[in-house]
Amino acid sequence: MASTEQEGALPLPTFEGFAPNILLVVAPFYRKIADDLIAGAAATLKTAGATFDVIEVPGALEIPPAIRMAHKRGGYEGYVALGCIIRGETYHFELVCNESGRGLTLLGLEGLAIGNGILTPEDMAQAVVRADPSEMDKGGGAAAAALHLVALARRFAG
Ligand SMILES: Nc1c(NC[C@H](O)[C@H](O)[C@H](O)CO)[nH]c(=O)[nH]c1=O
Ligand SMILES: CC(=O)[C@@H](O)COP(=O)(O)O
Repeated sequence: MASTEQEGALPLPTFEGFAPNILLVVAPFYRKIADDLIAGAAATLKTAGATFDVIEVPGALEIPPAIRMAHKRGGYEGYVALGCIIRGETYHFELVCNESGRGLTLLGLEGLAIGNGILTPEDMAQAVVRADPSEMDKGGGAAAAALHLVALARRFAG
């Protein structure tokens, strides 16, 4: 089931005037998972009429600083963070999950429109079903979240 078909999911926002330009910031630590997340996000953005670019960083920890750098430069109304952190044997999992999430939250509280599509599964099987655009489509869900925040920012800006 695609995320946009979940019970209670908001319909995609529509945009008058210019199309939103969105940046996908991807950590391809697990290449196949990242590609599925990108495919889902891209499909949702296209459906909403948004344009987008894709950049890649080594791991999930680099996603928040990369978004911060891009935002400082300008040109994007919203951001989609895409990646996958799979539990290993040490505390590293918690650190990467918590700090990448914290970084995105702090940027969001500064007013950036960010959809969080960083998966935090226990194993690869959980990752595959969450990334697959024809299953849980977490990439599409993160793109939809970014678009909703962009629409809200436009509304509050009058
Ligand atoms: N273990 C995972 C990582 N770890 C790498 C960090 O994100 C970071 O790139 C490194 O510590 C250098 O700063 N990243 C993921 O995206 N997924 C993982 O499972
Ligand atoms: C994110 C992780 O936990 C993993 O990549 C690191 O594995 P480990 O804790 O076994 O070093």
